Amino acid sequence: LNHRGGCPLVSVTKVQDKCFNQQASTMAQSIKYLGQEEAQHIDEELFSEYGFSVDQLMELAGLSCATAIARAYPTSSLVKAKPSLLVICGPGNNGGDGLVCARHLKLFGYEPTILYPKRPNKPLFQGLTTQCEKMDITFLTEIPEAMVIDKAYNLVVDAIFGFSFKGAVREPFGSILDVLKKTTVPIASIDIPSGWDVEEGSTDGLQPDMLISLTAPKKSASRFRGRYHYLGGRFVPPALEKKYQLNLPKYSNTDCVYQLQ
Ligand SMILES: NC(=O)C1=CN([C@@H]2O[C@H](COP(=O)(O)OP(=O)(O)OC[C@H]3O[C@@H](n4cnc5c(N)ncnc54)[C@H](OP(=O)(O)O)[C@@H]3O)[C@@H](O)[C@H]2O)[C@H](O)CC1
Ligand SMILES: [K+]
Repeated sequence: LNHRGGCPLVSVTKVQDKCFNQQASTMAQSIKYLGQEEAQHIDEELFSEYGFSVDQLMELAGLSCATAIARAYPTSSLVKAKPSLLVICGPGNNGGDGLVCARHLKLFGYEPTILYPKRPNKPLFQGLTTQCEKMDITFLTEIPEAMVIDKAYNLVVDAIFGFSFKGAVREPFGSILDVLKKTTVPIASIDIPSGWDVEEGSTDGLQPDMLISLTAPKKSASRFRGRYHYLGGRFVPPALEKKYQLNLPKYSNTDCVYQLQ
C-alpha cells in the first residue's frame, strides 16, 4: 500500500489514475455542503472573531475566481478573436467578488466588460469600481440581447447573487437572468448560480458551465450539472474549519483553487 492510504503501488498508469480519481472523489464527497444560515454564520465569524475585513476576503475570493476561470478557460482555448468576457455584478458582496475577479482577469490577459446595474453607496464598492475603470475595463449601462452576448463574449461571469439571495428575483435582475437563460455562451457562476435557492437549487434557472464555490460548497451545489466545479477562498483558519467540520480538501502547494470536478 502507498503512504497516502490505500491504493496498491503498481506500475500500470491506468490503475494509478483510477486510484487517484477514487481518492479525489472520496475527498470531494466528504466536503461539507453548507446551508444558507451556516454559510452566513461562518462569514460573520470570520469578520467578528477572526478579525478579517471584508476587503481582505473579497480580494482573495475574487482572485481565486479569476484563477479558476483562467484554468478552465485559458485564453488559448477561447473561440472568439478577442479574449472577451462579460462580468455581471450584483448589489452585494458576490458582486464585489465579481469586480475583483474582473480586475485580476484583466491582469491575466482577458478583456472583461462589466455590467453593474445596482451599486451600493459604500467606499469598498466605489473603490473596486474605480480600480476597474482605471484599468480601462468598460462598464455597460444595460444588458445586451442574448444574441449580442453570444456573438461578442467567450464567457459570462455570473457575480449577481451569492449566499444571501432569498425570495423571488427583483428587477433589474429578473430581466438580466431571463437574458442569460437565452444565451448559449458558457456561464461561470461565483459561489451560487444566481437565482438558485441557496439550498434547493432551481429546475428552470441558469445552468452554468462552471461553479466556483467559496469557502465551502453550498447545498445547491449538489444540483450543479456543469463541467467545472472549483473550490476557492483559501482563507479559512484551521480552527474554524474544525468547528464547522468543513472537511476541506488539501489545496496543492500555493494554489488558491482546488478542482472538485
Ligand atoms: N466567507 C466567504 O465565503 C466570503 C464570501 N464572499 C462573497 O459574499 C457573498 C455573500 O454576500 P452578501 O452580501 O451576503 O450577499 P449577496 O451577494 O448574495 O447579495 C445580497 C444582496 O442581493 C440582493 N438580493 C437578495 N435577494 C434578492 C432577490 N430575491 N432579488 C433581488 N435582489 C436580491 C439584496 O440587495 P438589496 O439591495 O436588494 O437589499 C442583498 O443585499 C458570497 O456568496 C460570496 O460570493 C465575500 O466576498 C468574502 C467572504
Ligand atoms: K453568483
